Amino acid sequence: MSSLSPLPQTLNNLIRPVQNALLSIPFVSERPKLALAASIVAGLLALEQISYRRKKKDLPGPTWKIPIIGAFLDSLYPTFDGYLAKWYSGPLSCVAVFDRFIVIASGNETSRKILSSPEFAEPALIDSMRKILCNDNWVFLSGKAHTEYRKQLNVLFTRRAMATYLPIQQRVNAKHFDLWLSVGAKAQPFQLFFRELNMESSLRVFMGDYITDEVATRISEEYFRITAALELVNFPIALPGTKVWYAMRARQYIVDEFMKCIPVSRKRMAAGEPVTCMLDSWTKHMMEKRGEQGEEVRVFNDREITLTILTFLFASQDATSSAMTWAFQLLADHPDVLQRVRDEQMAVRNGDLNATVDFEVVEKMVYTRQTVKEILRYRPPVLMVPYQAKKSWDLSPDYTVPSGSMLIPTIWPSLHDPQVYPEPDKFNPDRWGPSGTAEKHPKNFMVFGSGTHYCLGKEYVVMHLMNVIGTASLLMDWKHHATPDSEKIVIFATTYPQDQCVCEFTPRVAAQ
Ligand code: HEM
Repeated sequence: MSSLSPLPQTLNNLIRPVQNALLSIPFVSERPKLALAASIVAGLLALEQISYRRKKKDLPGPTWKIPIIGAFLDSLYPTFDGYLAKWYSGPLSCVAVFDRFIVIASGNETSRKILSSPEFAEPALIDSMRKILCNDNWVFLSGKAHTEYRKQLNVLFTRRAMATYLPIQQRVNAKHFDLWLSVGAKAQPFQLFFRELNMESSLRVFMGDYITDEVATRISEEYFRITAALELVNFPIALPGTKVWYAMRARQYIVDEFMKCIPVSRKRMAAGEPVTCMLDSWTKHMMEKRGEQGEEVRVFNDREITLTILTFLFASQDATSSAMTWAFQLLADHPDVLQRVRDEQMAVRNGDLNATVDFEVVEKMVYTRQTVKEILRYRPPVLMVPYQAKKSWDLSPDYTVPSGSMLIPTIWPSLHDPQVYPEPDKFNPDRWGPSGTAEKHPKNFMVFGSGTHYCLGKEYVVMHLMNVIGTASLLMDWKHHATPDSEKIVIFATTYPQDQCVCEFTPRVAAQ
């Protein structure tokens, strides 16, 4: 994409076909043909500006659109400060990229309205997403079809289901903590280590041991290509060598591997063998034909199962890695909070470092839960959720969104609203406790979206994060080597500290 033609070349490319077409008309002579070609192109460019200005109306945003590409070059290298400036330029603002007119909502009410009005807006999931996740993926369903499909997936995230995931997660956590300790005495960026823990945790929870270690490692490597293609706006055609093209190849590998697991799981469940992962729970549930309330169970085919689990991986991987990176950084930078997490962990485990942590124990981790919520509020992994307008829509009293526009509700301003979260730039888990007011404003906590598409894995991920930081706090000490870049936010699909969280991990004396 960096080889995109510079603007004059692009214009040249636009004029040439018009000119060639005119030259092929025998009765128009050479020079007027060139003049005519130039006038047609100038006319088209003028029309483009008129169309942009008509849609823009009084919204803050560039006065003119850069011909053809709009703000494409900016969108290749988005900066957090650039986003902040946009959000605080007004509750609604706009920009155009290629032929896409984009309306950015930063007010809490307008953002929630976009997320919760399925009649007017549906997830856009970024232009390239249909190519990466496959067009027949359930996440692209809308209305009743989406609701019905999604309802059938709830069984994978019930308390009972999540209780079966806990031991898998703990096994993976222990393995990765050992790895961190084996390399952790030397300060180094830990962001990728956190990502690896999450990837293995997701793969083992979703697919158990049906995938080998080699395949799990390759999926983890391939997945980088998917993350790299998650830019808000991508080059529109998936030409070989583009990020989207690489991401599609990575998806194909993952899909092929997932497809192989399903018949094996089905066979084991039919033989009455124990459930070892989400896939097992799901295949077993489908064999039972009736749910807990006697409702009919939909039987999904292998491709549907595969693509659904692909969306779980897709939805969880980057956001959870981001949350975990911020979690370790923030806890190291706030030793008082870390100490309170530790104290609570000791208490809920009755002082036994090797105690089994089941669902009931997790539910007693009140302060640890508050801490996770504050991490997610203070440094939300997902900043924006792209939607698109299904029809022309009066989004605010002063502005009607044109049909087909991309709509981007943003999350940061709602989570840093001083009226709702006093001293919003202070990391303070107590704001979620009885002395704080944060719980009184659930509408502002849009970390997991809102409306019919709100995050299906939200309880799952909070439990996972509580579990990781809770156990880590007992087994390890870690030091964050803060640099001038630690507080700078970069965006690689989700948010991260610019220096990738330079840490040192050592075993905790009390844990030995
Ligand atoms: C900290 C981690 C996570 C964050 C911040 C997060 C955030 C989000 C957000 C903002 C949305 C869009 C909601 C909307 O359009 O209103 C979403 C959707 C979704 N998330 Fe998460 N998520 C996280 C982890 C997970 C995990 C672990 C899973 C699964 C195991 C998951 C599964 C999903 C699914 C399936 C959707 C699409 C739901 C639908 O379209 O109906 N997420 N998430």
